[in-house]
Amino acid sequence: MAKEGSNGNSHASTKPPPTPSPLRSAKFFQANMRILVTGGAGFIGSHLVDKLMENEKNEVIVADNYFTGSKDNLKKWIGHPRFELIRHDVTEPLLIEVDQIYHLACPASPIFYKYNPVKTIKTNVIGTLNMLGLAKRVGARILLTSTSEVYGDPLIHPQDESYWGNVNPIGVRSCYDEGKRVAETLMFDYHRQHGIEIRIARIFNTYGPRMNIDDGRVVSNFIAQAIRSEPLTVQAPGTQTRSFCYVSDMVDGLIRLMEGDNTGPINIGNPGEFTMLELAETVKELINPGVEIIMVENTPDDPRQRKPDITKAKELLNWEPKIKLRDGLPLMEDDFRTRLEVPRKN
Ligand SMILES: NC(=O)c1ccc[n+]([C@@H]2O[C@H](COP(=O)([O-])OP(=O)(O)OC[C@H]3O[C@@H](n4cnc5c(N)ncnc54)[C@H](O)[C@@H]3O)[C@@H](O)[C@H]2O)c1
Ligand SMILES: O=c1ccn([C@@H]2O[C@H](COP(=O)(O)OP(=O)(O)O[C@H]3OC[C@@H](O)[C@H](O)[C@H]3O)[C@@H](O)[C@H]2O)c(=O)[nH]1
Repeated sequence: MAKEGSNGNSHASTKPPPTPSPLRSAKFFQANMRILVTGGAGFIGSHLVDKLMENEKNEVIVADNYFTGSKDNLKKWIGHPRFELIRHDVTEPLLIEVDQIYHLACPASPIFYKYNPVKTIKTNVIGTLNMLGLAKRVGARILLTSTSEVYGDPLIHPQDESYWGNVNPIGVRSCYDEGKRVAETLMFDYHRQHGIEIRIARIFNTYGPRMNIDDGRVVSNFIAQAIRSEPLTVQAPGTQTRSFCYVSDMVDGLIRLMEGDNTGPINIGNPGEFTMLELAETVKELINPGVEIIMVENTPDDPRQRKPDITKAKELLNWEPKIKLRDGLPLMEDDFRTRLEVPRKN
């Protein structure tokens, strides 16, 4: 059994985890590991599904309401005997039998999570409660994809997991960042009160193929704009920073966290830090040197700086990102060119 609370903090559960299904200890039955991925039709979720499906001992069930995700992201698995896709909203209970739950369901791009903020809060709070209820009933281990946004507009830099954050509780981003903070609280309360095996990843900005072209996040915006020869829209002042992790590195980190002994929270992200102006210059240089860069208005409460301290991920998960931004952007460009039907010129 995993040593819960072995992450160097004082959150150890006082209770043993609920008993897993008898299938886990069956001697003769060749049971597969049944893994639920909520939000599995989305960007990170679909890459996670690809990786989990590589293991022939895994059965993967995706539950998604397709708000920002798409069946298209999973088309290669539809009809596969070890794969199942359920149209399901996590704000409703789900009664299935599983061994692990990767709980990703939640819109992640600011324009989508602000579109219906009350629904975003329900997804984070009621959705996480429902998935914890499922984990408790069947004795499953559950991993939550939390976010660097729990640090708000951080006053310490880089951010390590001991930082409690600087978050506006009543702002337009609060449905997401406060929603994720409550989701983390629920995870630890279920762990302490009911002995549930939990894992919390604090994900920093992630990019890669399959992001929605009109997703609104900065990397997808800049790449689509550069390919379409439209001006790259840097939101003022342009000196705000982010740290960008390529999606295959992210998926590797999430699986290591799930399989390891540490509850987290653990930052998973790439510490390479860029201003938005630097990002625009890099995209311009790599994809379309002729494109214009323009400054546009920003949105309220935009964090001014963000960079993960990944000491804990290195020490506890033996994980660090491998793909640099300059190597990841062209991989994403290929995917965007295919979907936008704009081939490279030469
Ligand atoms: N991509 C990032 O940079 C980033 C950073 C930090 C945290 N995260 C977290 O990682 C997870 C995945 O992010 P992503 O970038 O793949 O986003 P995404 O929007 O591509 O994927 C989210 C998926 O969740 C589904 N979904 C949304 N609400 C749902 C609901 N109520 N019921 C069922 N399904 C629902 C969507 O349809 C979509 O398929 C999210 O929890 C997000 O908060 C992502
Ligand atoms: O076209 C654009 C879009 C965005 N930006 C800027 O780029 C920066 C990053 O913005 P994004 O919308 O990509 O993402 P944010 O970092 O604000 O939020 C993200 O953080 C981590 C996750 O939880 C989510 O994926 C998302 O909330 C911001 O400073 C924003 O002002 C631009 O300069 N131009």
